[in-house]
Amino acid sequence: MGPVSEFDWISKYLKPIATSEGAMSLENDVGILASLPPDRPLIATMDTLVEGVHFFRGDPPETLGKKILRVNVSDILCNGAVPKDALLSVALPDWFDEPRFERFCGGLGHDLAQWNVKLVGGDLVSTPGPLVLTMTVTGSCLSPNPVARSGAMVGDAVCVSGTIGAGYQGLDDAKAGRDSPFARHFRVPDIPAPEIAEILSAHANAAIDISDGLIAEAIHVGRASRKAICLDMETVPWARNCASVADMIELGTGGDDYQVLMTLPESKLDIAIKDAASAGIRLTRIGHVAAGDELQLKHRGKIVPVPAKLGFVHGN
Ligand SMILES: Nc1ncnc2c1ncn2[C@@H]1O[C@H](COP(=O)(O)OP(=O)(O)O)[C@@H](O)[C@H]1O
Ligand SMILES: Cc1ncc(C[n+]2csc(CCOP(=O)(O)OP(=O)(O)O)c2C)c(N)n1
Ligand SMILES: [Mg+2]
Repeated sequence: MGPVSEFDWISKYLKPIATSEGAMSLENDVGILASLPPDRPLIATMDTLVEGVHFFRGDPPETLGKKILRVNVSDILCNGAVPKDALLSVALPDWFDEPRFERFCGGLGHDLAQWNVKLVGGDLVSTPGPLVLTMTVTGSCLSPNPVARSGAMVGDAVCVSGTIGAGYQGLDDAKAGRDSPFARHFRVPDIPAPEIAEILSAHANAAIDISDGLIAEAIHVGRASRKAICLDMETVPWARNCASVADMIELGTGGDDYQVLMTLPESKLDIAIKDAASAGIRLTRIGHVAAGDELQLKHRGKIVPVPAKLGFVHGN
């Protein structure tokens, strides 16, 4: 952290973006979480971003502030809940100097306001290792239970929000130094508008946010629900033109999409698509749920073998 102390950075850069009463001016060891009505479960998620694993050292610091919030908010929204409070841990290497930290907090503050999330505390340490950002975000469910991975029912339609593969293409573009909408999504993911939580809570049986890749997350839902998820590859709203099925498999296993994969009764499909459209969310049907426990991929009616690499896995 160089010549500036931990406490200076907290009061100079974090206090101004932690203005809620619950933050207690960042002068206490705990923060106060929003209180919720008794029939609205309080949920929490945690995601970590590691330099070299989730982002590049050269990524603009404000994008890191936005990304750490968005990857967590997307988990809360995709469970049919409204994001509420955040706790942030930052492990700072020497190279992440004061101007960078200030820009990081600028990006974070911007997105905290945009998503109406209150930063109520956290931790700041120095490290001889890479920059590590860890955040917990809490949420208030809109129904008596979160919309879990495990609720898919036989006969459900399978849908995704937005487009799939922007994360994969964005990593490729970022690596090659190409500026593109995909590279911008890689750094600051487009996540569904907040209304997705209402749509999921009103209509969905199961949902998951697509961080590891469409195929991997479909497997997660299928396993948790003990059902077969059947996807028609040609109906997926790919983020860019796909010349072949192999191309689709790449975009479907790259990850970093942060859109929602959901299952819902066929009878609710039209109203869900209409509700989503009025919130500016594109919802596309890409398959259905059947009895069984295997992922089934098809392209124009022909079976596509499930790839060996299903999505992003740490340690591989
Ligand atoms: N270190 C840990 N301690 C406790 N639970 C964990 C830990 N890491 C992951 N989990 C739990 O394992 C499940 C899967 O985690 P993960 O794949 O990271 O989910 P997601 O893709 O939604 O972030 C979640 O329920 C998460 O809370
Ligand atoms: C520098 C860099 N290399 C590769 C990737 C691709 N990548 C890294 S982690 C990941 C998946 C999501 O991260 P994870 O920690 O598994 O999130 P979670 O599933 O817990 O939400 C992807 C697609 C990246 N984002 N940045
Ligand atoms: Mg996680």
